Amino acid sequence: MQNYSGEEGLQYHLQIRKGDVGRYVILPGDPKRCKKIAAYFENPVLVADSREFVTYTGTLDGVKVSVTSTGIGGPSASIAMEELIQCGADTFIRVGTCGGMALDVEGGDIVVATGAIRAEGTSKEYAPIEFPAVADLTVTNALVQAAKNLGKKWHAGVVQCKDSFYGQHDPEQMPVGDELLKKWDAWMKLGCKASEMESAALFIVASARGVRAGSDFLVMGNQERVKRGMENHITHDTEGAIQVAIEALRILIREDQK
Ligand SMILES: O=P(O)(O)O[C@H]1O[C@H](CO)[C@@H](O)[C@H]1O
Ligand SMILES: O=c1cc[nH]c(=O)[nH]1
Repeated sequence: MQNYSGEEGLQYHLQIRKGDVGRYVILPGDPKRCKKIAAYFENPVLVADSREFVTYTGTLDGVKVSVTSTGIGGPSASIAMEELIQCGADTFIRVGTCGGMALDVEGGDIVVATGAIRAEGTSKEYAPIEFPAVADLTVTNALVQAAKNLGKKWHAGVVQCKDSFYGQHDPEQMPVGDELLKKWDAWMKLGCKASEMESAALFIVASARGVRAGSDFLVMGNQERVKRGMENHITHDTEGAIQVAIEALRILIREDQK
C-alpha cells in the first residue's frame, strides 16, 4: 500500500507504526470513549492523537491490546481498520451507541451485531452489494458470552448501517424520505434490532482483509417505541457496553492461547 505519511511505516491518518498497537483492538466511534476504555487496560499509554483517531495501548491479562476511535461513519472507520491492520492488528471489537428498532430493544440494553445492512457507501467500494456484512463468529460468540457473564440484558441480530444520522431520525425532512421510510419499514419487518453507522463498513473491510471483527452497542433509546407511545428509556452511559467488549476480549485472548 502506498504510504502518504512521508515517513516509512508511519500510518498517515492514525499516526501509528508497527509495534504501537496490539493484535486486539477496540474501536469506539467517539474519541472521548478511548480514555474510558483504556482505563480497563493495565498500564495504558496514549500512543497517538490525530484527527478523529485517538489510540491508547496497554495490556489485558498480560496481552498487548489497543483502543482506537474511528470517528462517525464508514469512511473514517474503514481508514482506522486498514491502518491498524498495516500495524499488525487482526481482531477488532467495535463498541458503539445505537438506536433500538425492534420493539423489545430498550434503552440501556446491549445489542450484539451478527450482521449489518449495507445502506451506507463505504462497503460498496470494497464488495458487491450481494456480499453480506457479517460479524466474525468467534468474536460474536465471545460478545454474547461476555454479556451473559456480566448479567446484561442483551439482544443479538442484524443492525442497520447508514450514512445519515438525521435520515434515520427525521426521514420526512429528506427529499428522498419516501425511499428511506419504505426501506426502514422493510428492515423492521425483517427483525432488525438497531441502527448505527460503522459495522457494515468494518465487517466488509474485515472480510476483504481476512481479519476478525464484531460489534456491541449501548442502546440509547428506541424511536419505534416512542412512535407507539411505549416507555422509552434514554441513556448515554456506555460503561456497560465497554465492559462487555473488555470481557469479550478476555475470552478471545484465553481462547487464542489454547
Ligand atoms: O457512539 P458511536 O460509536 O459513535 O456510534 C454511533 O453514534 C454516532 C451517531 O451519533 C455514529 O457513529 C453511530 O454509529
Ligand atoms: O439512534 C441512533 C443512536 C446512535 N447512533 C445512531 O446511528 N443512531
